[in-house]
Amino acid sequence: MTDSHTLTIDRISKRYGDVVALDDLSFEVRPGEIFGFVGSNGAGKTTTMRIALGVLSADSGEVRLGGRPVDLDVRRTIGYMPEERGLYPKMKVGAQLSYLAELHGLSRTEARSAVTRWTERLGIAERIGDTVDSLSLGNQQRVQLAAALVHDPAVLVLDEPFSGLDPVAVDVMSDVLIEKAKTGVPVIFSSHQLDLVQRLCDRVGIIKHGKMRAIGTVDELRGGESAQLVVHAPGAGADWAQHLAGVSAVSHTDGRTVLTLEPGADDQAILAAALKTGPVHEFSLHRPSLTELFREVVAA
Ligand SMILES: Nc1ncnc2c1ncn2[C@@H]1O[C@H](COP(=O)(O)OP(=O)(O)OP(=O)(O)O)[C@@H](O)[C@H]1O
Repeated sequence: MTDSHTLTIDRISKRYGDVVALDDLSFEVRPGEIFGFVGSNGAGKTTTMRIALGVLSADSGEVRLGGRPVDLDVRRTIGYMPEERGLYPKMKVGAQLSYLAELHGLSRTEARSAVTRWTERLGIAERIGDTVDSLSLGNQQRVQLAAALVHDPAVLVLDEPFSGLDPVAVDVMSDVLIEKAKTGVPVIFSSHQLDLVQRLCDRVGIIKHGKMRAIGTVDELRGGESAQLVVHAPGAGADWAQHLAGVSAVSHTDGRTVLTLEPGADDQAILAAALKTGPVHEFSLHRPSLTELFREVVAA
C-alpha cells in the first residue's frame, strides 16, 4: 500500500444548531500508522469519524482517502466501528458478517472465507450460529470489529473499540490493529483509555471543542514539557545540584532531591555530580504520561 492511502481530514467544520462540534479541524492518518484520537466527552471525536465515513456531512471542509473525496465507492473501502454499534440483534453472527461482506463487494465464497478467518482470529468462531443479542457485550464488540474487517478495508475508523472489553479481548483487539497497520492500512481509533493509547499508537491527536489542540508522537507531545529527575543521595548536601547546567529548579528533603530539567539537559553529567557526593540509591527520570499531557491540554 502506498501514500495514496493517507486519510486526510481537511478543514472540516460542523455545527448542530448553536453547538460548534468541529471547528476547522485538519489532520492526517498516514498509511501504516495507528492514530489515537482522544478528547473529553463531547470534544468532537464521533462527529469527526462519522464525517470521515461519509454518514454525516460536514458544513465545510473535505475528507479524502488517497487524495480522493469520500464518495460511495470510497466508503466501501472503509472499515468502520460505530460507537453506538450497528448490528442486527436478531440476525445470526455468521449470516450477518457474510451479508455485510457481500454488501462491500465480496463474492459469497470470499465472504464465507473472510467470516471464518475473522471469527477464528477474534475468538468468536463457536458463536457463528448464535444471534447477536444472545452474546455478551464484549463478544458483540468482537463481532462488530469482525464487521469492520471482513471486507479487507483500506482504512480502519473505530469509535471506542476498546470500551468494555476484558483484558484478553483488549490484547486481541490491539494485535489485530497492529497487524492491519503493518499491512499499510491507516488506523484511527478513539478512546478514553489513555494508557492503552500511549502503548499502542504511533501518533496521538488531542481534540478539544472541535479543534486539534496537540498532535504528534507521545515523545513529541512531551517535547515542550520539562522532565523531572528524582535523585536519592543520602550523603549529598542541600545545595549539591544548585548550579548544575540544565537544571531549572531543585527541591531537597532528607537526601532526596527533585530536579526539574530543561529540555536537552545532560542527565549523565548530573549523575556524575551526584556520585561525587557519595552513594546514589535512586536516580529516576519522570516523564509525563499521556494522561498527564491530556490533563494539561484539556485544562489550557
Ligand atoms: N445529533 C446531535 N445533535 C445535537 N448535538 C450533537 C449531536 N451529535 C453530537 N452533538 C454535539 O456535538 C458535540 C461533539 O459531540 P461528539 O459526539 O462528536 O463528541 P465525542 O468527542 O465523540 O464525545 P464522547 O467522548 O462523549 O463520545 C457535543 O457538544 C455534542 O453534544
